[in-house]
Amino acid sequence: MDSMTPTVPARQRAGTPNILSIAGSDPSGGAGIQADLKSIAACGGYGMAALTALTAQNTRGVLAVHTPPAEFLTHQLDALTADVRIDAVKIGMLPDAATIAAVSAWLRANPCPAVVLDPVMVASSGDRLTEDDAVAALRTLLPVAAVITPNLPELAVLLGEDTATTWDAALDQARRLAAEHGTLVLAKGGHLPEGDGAGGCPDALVGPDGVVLELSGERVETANTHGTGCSFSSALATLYARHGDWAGALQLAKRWLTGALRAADDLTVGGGRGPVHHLGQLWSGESLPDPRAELDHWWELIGQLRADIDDVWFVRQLADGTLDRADFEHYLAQDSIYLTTYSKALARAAQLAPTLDEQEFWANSAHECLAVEMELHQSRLADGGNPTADAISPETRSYLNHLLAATATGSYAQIAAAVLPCYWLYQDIGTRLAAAHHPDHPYADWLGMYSSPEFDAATRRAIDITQRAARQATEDEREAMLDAFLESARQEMAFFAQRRTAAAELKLGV
Ligand SMILES: Nc1ncnc2c1ncn2[C@@H]1O[C@H](COP(=O)(O)OP(=O)(O)O)[C@@H](O)[C@H]1O
Ligand SMILES: Cc1ncc(COP(=O)(O)OP(=O)(O)O)c(N)n1
Repeated sequence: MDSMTPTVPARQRAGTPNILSIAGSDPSGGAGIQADLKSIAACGGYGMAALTALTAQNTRGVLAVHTPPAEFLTHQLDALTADVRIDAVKIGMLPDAATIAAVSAWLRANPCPAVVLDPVMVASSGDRLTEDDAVAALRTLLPVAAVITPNLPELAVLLGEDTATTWDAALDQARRLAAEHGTLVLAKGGHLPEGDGAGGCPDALVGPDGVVLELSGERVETANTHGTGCSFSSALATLYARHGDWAGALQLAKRWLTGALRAADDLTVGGGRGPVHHLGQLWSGESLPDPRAELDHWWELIGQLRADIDDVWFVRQLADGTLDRADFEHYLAQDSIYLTTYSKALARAAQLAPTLDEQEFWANSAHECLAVEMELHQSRLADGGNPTADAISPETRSYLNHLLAATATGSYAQIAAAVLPCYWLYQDIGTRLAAAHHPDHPYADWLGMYSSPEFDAATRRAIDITQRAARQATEDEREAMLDAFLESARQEMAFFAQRRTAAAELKLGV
C-alpha cells in the first residue's frame, strides 16, 4: 500500500490534533498503547495506535511477548498515512531490529516534526521489552525524534555508560545524548536513588547546549506507577501538537501526570504495581490541560471583585458623568503618585526580563506610564500636579507598599503577576465605560485612554507574558504569582473606592 498523504507539521494547529502511538499492547491497560490512548484523550488529542507487539502482561509483570511481522506494522502505518492527517507521533515499545527498520523507513517517507520517542527497553518489573541486539538499531532511529524520553537506565544504555546516580550526572548524560543526535532529551528523575540531592521527581528538557527547562516535581506517595513513562511521553506529544511549544507542553504534561499519579489509588487494578488514573482529573471536573487556562482561572477568581468595581461610587459616577470635579482631581492626584512607583515596578520587570522583546515591552510601558499618563493627569490637576508624599492616601500607600514588596523580593514572574491587574482591570473597566465615552463627556480624554486599541494591545501583551512566565514557573512560584495578582486586584478595588481625606484636600487645595 502506498503512503499518499504527507504528514502535516503540528505547530499551532486549530482543532483537535490527531496523535499516533506506535507501541506495544499492555492488556492490563496501564502501559503501552492502552495508556497512550487514554493519555492522549485526557490531554485533548484524538488517539490512534499502530501495534508493534502484543504482550501478555499484568500489573505484576510481563509473561510473554508476541511480535507480528514487521511488514504488518508497515501496512498499519501506510493505511493511516493514506487517509489521516497525523499531527504528532509517539513511539514506544519496538521489540526488535526489523520493527525499528519498518518505523524508520516509514518516518523517512513521511517526516513528522513532532516525534516523541520513548526508548522503552525494560519494564519496571525487570522484564525485557526490546531484544538486546536491537539497541544498536534503536540508536540509529534517535535522530528522527524531536524529543527522546529515556528513563535513567535507558539513558545510560543509549550512551553505553553506567546509570546516573545523581541528578547532575543525569543532566550531563542527557545533554551529551541530545548533542549526539541533534534532538531534545527529556531527563526523568523517577529512577533517582534517595538522597541524590535533587529531591522529589525532577524532570528536565535538555538540548545540545544544556537545560532548556527544569521542573522540580514532588514525589507522589503511591505504589501505582505502572506506565508512567508511556503516559508522560504521549501527553507530551499531544500537548505539543495542541500548543506548538515543547517547554510549555512539558509543563502541562508534568502537571497532568502528577494529577494522574495523585488519583491513582482511586483505581483498584491488579495486585501489583497498578496504573495511574489517566482520566481522574477529567472525571473530577477539571478542564483539559491548557496554557491559557491559568490566567483565565485567575480572572475567574476575581470575577466578584470585578463586578463589585462597577458598583463603586467613583466608577458609577465616572460612567454617568456626575462625578464631582474635586473627587476626580483627588483620584488623579493619587493615581499620579501611584504611577511613579508603578513605573519603577515596570522598569524592574524590564531589568529581569528573559528576552529582549519582553524587556522592550516593560521598558516602553514604564516610559508610557510616566510620559503619557502623568502628562494627562497633571494637566487636569488644579495645582498643576506635583503631589507630595504628605498627600498620599492610606489606600495609595497600601497599594504602593504591596508593589514595592513584590519588586524588592519577587521573581520576574511574580512582578509580572503583581503589575498585571493595573492593566487588565483598567482595560476591562475602560471597555465597559467606553459606552459612556462621547466628546461632551466631562472626562472624555481619560475614558478614551483606557478604551483605546493601543491600551488593549498592551494589556493583551502583559497577559501573554505573564501567562508564559506562569507556564514556566514552579508550582510554588505559580502560587506566589497568584497571591501577588489577587492582592493587586484587591488593592485596585480599594483604590477606586477611596474617599478624599482632609489631609489630601488640604494639600491639593481642594
Ligand atoms: N511516585 C511518583 N511521583 C511523581 N512522579 C513520578 C512518580 N513516579 C514516576 N514519576 C514521574 O513519571 C515520569 C516517568 O517516570 P520514570 O520512572 O522516570 O520513567 P519510566 O516510567 O519510563 O521508567 C517522570 O516524570 C517521573 O518523574
Ligand atoms: C507494552 C508496553 N510498553 C511499554 C511498557 C513500559 O512502560 P513504562 O511506561 O516504562 O512503565 P513501566 O513498565 O516502567 O511501569 C510496558 N510495560 N508495556
